[in-house]
Amino acid sequence: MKRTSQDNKMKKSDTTQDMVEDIKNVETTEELKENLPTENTKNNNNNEGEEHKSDENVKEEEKHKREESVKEEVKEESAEELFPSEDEDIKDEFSDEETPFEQSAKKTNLKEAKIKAEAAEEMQTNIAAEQRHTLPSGQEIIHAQEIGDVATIGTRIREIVAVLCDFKARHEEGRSRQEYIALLIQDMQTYYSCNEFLAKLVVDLFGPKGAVDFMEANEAPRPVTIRVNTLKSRRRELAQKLINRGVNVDMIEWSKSGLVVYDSQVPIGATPEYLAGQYILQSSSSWVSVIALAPQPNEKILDMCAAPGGKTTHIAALMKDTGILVANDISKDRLKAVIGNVHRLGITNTIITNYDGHEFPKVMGQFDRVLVDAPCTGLGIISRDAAVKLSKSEQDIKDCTRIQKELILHAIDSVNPKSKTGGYVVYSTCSITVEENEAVIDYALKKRNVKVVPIALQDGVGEDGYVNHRQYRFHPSVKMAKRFFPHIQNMDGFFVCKLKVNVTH
Ligand SMILES: C[S@@+](CC[C@H](N)C(=O)[O-])C[C@H]1O[C@@H](n2cnc3c(N)ncnc32)[C@H](O)[C@@H]1O
Repeated sequence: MKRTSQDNKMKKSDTTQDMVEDIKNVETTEELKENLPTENTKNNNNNEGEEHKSDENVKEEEKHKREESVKEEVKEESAEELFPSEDEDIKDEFSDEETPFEQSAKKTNLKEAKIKAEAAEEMQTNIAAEQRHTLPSGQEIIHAQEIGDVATIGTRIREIVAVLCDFKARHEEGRSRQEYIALLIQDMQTYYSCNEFLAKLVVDLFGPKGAVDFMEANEAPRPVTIRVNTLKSRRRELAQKLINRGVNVDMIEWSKSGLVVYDSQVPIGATPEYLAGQYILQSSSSWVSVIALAPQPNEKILDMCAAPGGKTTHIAALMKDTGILVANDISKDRLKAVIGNVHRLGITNTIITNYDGHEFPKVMGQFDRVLVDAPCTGLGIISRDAAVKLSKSEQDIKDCTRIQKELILHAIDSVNPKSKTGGYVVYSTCSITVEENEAVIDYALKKRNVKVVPIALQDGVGEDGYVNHRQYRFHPSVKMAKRFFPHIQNMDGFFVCKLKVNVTH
């Protein structure tokens, strides 16, 4: 949906600019007139040849006659008609020495200039009034929402955001910020087909502008990205093979094995290279969890919530298919996809298990590294699952948070703090809420002997974790967590944090 009010405003200011130019032109004409030579001097300065003299005389006579007749007409107007009282300022402009004809002409020009100046002033006032966005009445709101006037609501959303971004200058007198926010939340529900819970959540998290940008970004799919299976191919080679098949791909700078697909003449999930396990279709944000985990060859690693196995296969590739990788999930059904992916990508170091994460470390002892890609509300991947816009509630966040806090503690307890190569837990979710992310890390920091450590990502990739948010105050190290957003990085909403498990004496 395209903005219209901005366009209108642009046009209006253009018109005002034209008007100011017109006024300048009128003034210039007046100045020019003052400086123009009189008819007499013009004649005196006439350099044209003698043959034109008789013509000039005829013209002069005709002109004289015309002036005389105008003088007669002007004489018939009363002084009051010429200088009505409200035009005192115009009257002042006249000199007694000017002829009624000159006065009449000058009066007309000055009047025009005054009218234009007043119009321009009025236009500026209107624009200023428009910038001060007036809230619609309750009936207008209900009417627009009842008839599903999406365009009106979309325009209003943008106007409200503009007011909230410059509240002092733009708000309607007597209206509070809360009133604008309430209307924004109401309009967002209609415009983006989301529930009140989600509209409030994103306004709280990102502020009015960020919230609208976030919701808008969710209306479009994220770019298709693929990860090269480095056990079977190299990025450059695969890119060339795909290009030859009519796939328009490009390297992703911050990842060694990522490609972005701009468009394709063939189904990207059915090429011979795909079937041969040379790549996997995977959201680029998912790579960050595994980059953070930094698996090493010959380690013993647990992927606690593994299905459908995208990150499992990435971990296996970085382990160079050595050591032991346990890919676990509570859902037997979802584990079928892990089995399929592990086979297709030619991975042999992986054991697939079906435990509740709460069973670790009891069932398998300790690991060098553990990834907890936790079950979550999925509020970061709305563009992939629009149902999330209406289905989620405060209760879902509470339920997820409870499990997430339990699983992160089990993951920490499953790490060998004395590991020579590792001793790390990586926690990630595809949710944007603070409760499911920073709050879980802060909880783990309080409950276990762990510290947050930086993630080895290129500078500037991702946003810092939130430390002060609304009522929350987290440990300053939580800043080292990374966040990704659809409206900022054009990636799925994602959170990743790396913890080092300390030896407790
Ligand atoms: C976000 S998904 C994991 C995605 C996966 N890591 C990937 O990259 O393909 C979360 C997974 O956690 C699993 N899960 C939920 N509760 C669990 C629990 N208590 N223990 C183990 N797995 C659990 C779900 O079945 C789901 O497959």
